[in-house]
Amino acid sequence: MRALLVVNPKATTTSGRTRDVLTHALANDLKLDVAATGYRGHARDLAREVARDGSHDLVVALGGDGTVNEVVNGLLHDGPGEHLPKLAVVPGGSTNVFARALGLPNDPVEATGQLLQALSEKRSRSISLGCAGGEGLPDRWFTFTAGFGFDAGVVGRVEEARRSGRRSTHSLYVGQAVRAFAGERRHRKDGPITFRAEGMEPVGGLAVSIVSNTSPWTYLGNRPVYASPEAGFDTNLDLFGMTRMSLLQTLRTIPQLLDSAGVGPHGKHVVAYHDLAEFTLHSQEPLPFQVDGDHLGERKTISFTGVSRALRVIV
Ligand SMILES: Nc1ncnc2c1ncn2[C@@H]1O[C@H](COP(=O)(O)OP(=O)(O)OP(=O)(O)O)[C@@H](O)[C@H]1O
Repeated sequence: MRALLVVNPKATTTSGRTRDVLTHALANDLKLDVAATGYRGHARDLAREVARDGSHDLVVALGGDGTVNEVVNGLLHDGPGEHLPKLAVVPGGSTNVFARALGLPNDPVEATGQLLQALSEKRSRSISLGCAGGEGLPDRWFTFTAGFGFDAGVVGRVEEARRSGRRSTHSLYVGQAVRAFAGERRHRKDGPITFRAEGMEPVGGLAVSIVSNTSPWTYLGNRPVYASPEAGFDTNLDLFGMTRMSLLQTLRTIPQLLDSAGVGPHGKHVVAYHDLAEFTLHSQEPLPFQVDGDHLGERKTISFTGVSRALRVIV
């Protein structure tokens, strides 16, 4: 099997040494080419080329969720299909939600061991993906989440802090979430987002809207956070929203997000949908938007599609 290993040398926990160890391990079992990403978007360009020229059967992404997202967008640039190379991931970022949701260990060496075993046993699975489009912008695939409104604002703040030299830690996310919460009183009470799906009553007044392709939504350290516990790679998309984010309501919802019992957030101001194939989120004013933790600026309307069996993953 011919494979391309795409490495993000700038990812939080990807060191040169880990990369060398993993390259040697993978090269024993695969005809391996290695490419290090040199700029934002490079992983997408590399994967798109491979998908188009059919030169490789597998693309292995070594990096964080941002690198995985780029590789997936490159592979699916011209749409899904059986002919596409398979995907494998080795976690090298700070959170690695996608890799962990697939059941991989969060340690790159252990994950490589599992990957090699899956390859020798010819184990793979088809996974669903989310696709976000609208406003004439190119479609963007996502592997585990997309957010419109509050959470995307937090992601934007974290990216800004990282650009000014802060390290990506969980306390950075929590700190920026608290600041965003304190600074956005107006939207918290009177949310500007409306959910619409064919055959369903529209739901307005959403202050936060989190779309999930899998569960958990994210991790705080080793602690999973469940926005939509039923979401999974075998179903379409789930949506979690809140029509009110008062301090009291938010303090009620946080323990529900952290509860591993599988119930998920609930209550008067919580909106939760499972297995949606198509829907739109619209805001009266531009709001922050993110996919897989990558802040994409502000939007007013986003259309979402859940695409089942979109990609085959070695796991
Ligand atoms: N050579 C590079 N220089 C600057 N940015 C890069 C380079 N290569 C890749 N990137 C960008 O780095 C971003 C973040 O990478 P990635 O998600 O792999 O690591 P991370 O940020 O450490 O992980 P996490 O998302 O878990 O925090 C990617 O979106 C990618 O576009």
